[in-house]
Amino acid sequence: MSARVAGELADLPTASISDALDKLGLRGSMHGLSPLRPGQRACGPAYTVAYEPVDDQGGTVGDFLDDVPAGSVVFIDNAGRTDCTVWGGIMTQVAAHKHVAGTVINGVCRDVAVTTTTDYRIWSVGRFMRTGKDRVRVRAVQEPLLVDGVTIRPGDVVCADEDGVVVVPAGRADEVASIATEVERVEAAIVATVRDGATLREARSAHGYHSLQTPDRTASDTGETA
Ligand SMILES: O=C([O-])CC(=O)C(=O)O
Ligand SMILES: [Mg+2]
Repeated sequence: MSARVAGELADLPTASISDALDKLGLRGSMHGLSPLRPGQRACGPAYTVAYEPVDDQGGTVGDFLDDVPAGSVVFIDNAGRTDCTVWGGIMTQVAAHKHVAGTVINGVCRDVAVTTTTDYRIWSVGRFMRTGKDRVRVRAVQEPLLVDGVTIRPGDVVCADEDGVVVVPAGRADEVASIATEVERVEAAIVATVRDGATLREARSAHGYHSLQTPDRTASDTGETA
C-alpha cells in the first residue's frame, strides 16, 4: 500500500469504505464501536493488542504504548469486556504526545474527561471507571485479532469517523480506495441530479445507487459457464 492510497483512505468516509468492502465481499465494518466524541476521524496502520483475563493480581494496562509508532491506530481487543478498562487518561496523553493517530477498543476506557480535552481520538464499546489492572493483562502484541468475525492484522488500514470503524486489509487498500472514491462520486451525482429537477427515485435509478455496494457476480460465483 502506497502513501497515496493511505492518504486516499484517510480522506474517505467510513460509509463509502464500507460499501467498497461489501462490493469486494470483504468483512471489515466493525459493529458496536463508537466514537468518544463527535467530529473525530483517524486513519492509519493497525497496531494490534490482545488482552486476556487474570484471576487475581499481576494484570497490567498499557505498557506496550512505548512501542507504538507515530501515525498508527492502536487496535485493542479485550473481548468486548465492559466491566474493566484497558485505556485511560495517562495513556491518552502519552499517545497524543507520541502522535499516535487514535485508539479502537473492543472494550471500554476511563478518564473520558481527560480524552475529551486532549487532542486524541478513541472509539470503544463504551466507558467505565474500573481499571483493568489486576483484572487483565496483555496476551499478544502485533498478532492478528479476530473481532466480530473480522480479522485485523498488524498494518491493516484502520479508518474511523463519526459512523464508526472499518478495517481494510493492507493488500486490498488500493481496490477499496478506488471503489469508495467512485461511491463518493456517484452519491454526489445523485444529489446534483435531484437539484437539477429529478426525483430521488429517478436519480438513484439513473446512477445505479441500489447496487453501488453489490458484489459483482462472476461466472464462478453464479455457477454460470462462460
Ligand atoms: O487503568 C487504566 O485503565 C489506565 C488508566 O487509568 C490511565 O491510563 O490513566
Ligand atoms: Mg487513569
